[in-house]
Amino acid sequence: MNGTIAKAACIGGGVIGAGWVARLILHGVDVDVHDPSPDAERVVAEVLANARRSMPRLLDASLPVPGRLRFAASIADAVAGAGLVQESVPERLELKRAVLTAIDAAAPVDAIIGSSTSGLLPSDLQQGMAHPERLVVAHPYNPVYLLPLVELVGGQATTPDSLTRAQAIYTALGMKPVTIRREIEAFVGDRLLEALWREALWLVHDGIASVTEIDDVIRYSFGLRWAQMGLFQTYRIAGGEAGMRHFLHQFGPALKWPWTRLMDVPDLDEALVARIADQSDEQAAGLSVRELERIRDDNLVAIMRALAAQQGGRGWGAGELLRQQEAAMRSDTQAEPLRLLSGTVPTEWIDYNGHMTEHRYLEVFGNTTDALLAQIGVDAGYVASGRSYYTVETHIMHLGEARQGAPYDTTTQILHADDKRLHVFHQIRNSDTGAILASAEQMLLHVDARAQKAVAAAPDLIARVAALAQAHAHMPRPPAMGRHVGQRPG
Ligand SMILES: NC(=O)C1=CN([C@@H]2O[C@H](COP(=O)(O)OP(=O)(O)OC[C@H]3O[C@@H](n4cnc5c(N)ncnc54)[C@H](O)[C@@H]3O)[C@@H](O)[C@H]2O)C=CC1
Ligand SMILES: C[N+](C)(C)CC(=O)CC(=O)[O-]
Repeated sequence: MNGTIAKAACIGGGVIGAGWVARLILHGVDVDVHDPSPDAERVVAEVLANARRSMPRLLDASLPVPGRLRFAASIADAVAGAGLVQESVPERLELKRAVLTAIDAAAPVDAIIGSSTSGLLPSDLQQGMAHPERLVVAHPYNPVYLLPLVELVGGQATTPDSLTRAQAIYTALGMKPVTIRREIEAFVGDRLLEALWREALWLVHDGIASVTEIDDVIRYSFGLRWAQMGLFQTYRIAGGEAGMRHFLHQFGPALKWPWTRLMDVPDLDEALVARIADQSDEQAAGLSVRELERIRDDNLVAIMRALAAQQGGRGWGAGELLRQQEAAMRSDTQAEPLRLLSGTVPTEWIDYNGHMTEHRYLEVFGNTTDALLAQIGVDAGYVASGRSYYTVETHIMHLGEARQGAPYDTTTQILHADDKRLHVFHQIRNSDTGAILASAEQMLLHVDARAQKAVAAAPDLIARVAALAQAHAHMPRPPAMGRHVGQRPG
């Protein structure tokens, strides 16, 4: 089933709602957001900026044309024409029921309604809905725009068809839907996380370890294992040649020793809250939430890209999913210019004229060329072998103004390619308006860096470049192609 949707509505634009907005928009879906908070537009813009920064670094494929973003004054206005309505309001049953009833009354009857709840039962959420059959819990993980998992949970009234359609919709958004077999509070992921979280709170409460020490224990050991194999497969290996059976027999009895305080929750009194909050402040060392988010995002991108490079490039786990997503994106976009980068114009790029200063255009075009080279296979290993592409000529035309905070994306048309030459035409567009801000025509030469001369590229690379050039051969040539400085228009 093809789960592609043109428009979605996000009801609630906080931490999770904004993450959904970013994932949807960067997958080409138009989004209407409804959130009564005066901070909502700022929060969504900031989270979207972080997503725009990290998504192109994650994928070796061009992202689709971003969807457009609109803030709606009411739930009814937001959900009109939506194929998916994602509810992400605070975790209070009565509030969620009221919001879901309002969504249900106004959304198209075939729209899927996904609730981001991290623990409430879908059957409880369905109370009062006229069409409860299309409600599913769709529980994501933060940051929603990077982490692929979405737990799908149906309630008593949810139909199998709705679960199947929800699976298809979230899959088309590059996610990994896992349908939970029976509804239970907190589903699967949060049950596991909260067991660890309770134990960790006790360790701080009892003065056994600090917040930083506990985080170090996790991130230098089993945190790394979990990212690539989860729990059971990791323990299977830990059982040695005798495997899982041996592991269970050896370590199973220890589970009954009275180590754990898992069933108790420490009283989160002011003293314990202050201890944890103070230690956490010290650990953050003055970094803001947005700065920490960017560090987290860069680390997640690096981990997922490392997983994508495994198994001879087929990828493993979350990395294999990334490879599948890239393949789907390439087949969607091959007959169009490649979409290689997107971002937001930062304050430090603005000059005394109040718009993006000229050398930043070359930076964006240079980064676009790097993204193109990465896509065709010029990676660190290729460059280390002494071969690379050098840019030998660039002609930039400035066509519009890029103001601070403006979202932009870049496109690339391959004009010509042979075994040594790569002739490309890049454009920078304003992602909101579609206006072309600048173009750059570039000629690149494939070189042997040690011999300092142009040589033929590796055969697999030539094949990839040729396939792109062939796909682009039928596209109209850009009117600015071959233009020189001082030429009369037309
Ligand atoms: N924060 C997290 O790590 C995760 C949270 N979740 C779930 O996502 C949901 C939202 O949580 P967060 O984003 O963390 O909360 P949040 O507090 O950051 O955002 C909630 C947003 O809902 C808005 N809101 C309140 N009433 C509304 C209404 N009547 N209509 C529209 N918007 C309304 C608020 O203004 C706020 O912006 C919860 O159900 C939570 O359990 C799921 C996964 C992870
Ligand atoms: C804290 N939380 C229970 C809301 C967390 C989640 O639901 C998932 C996550 O992102 O860890």
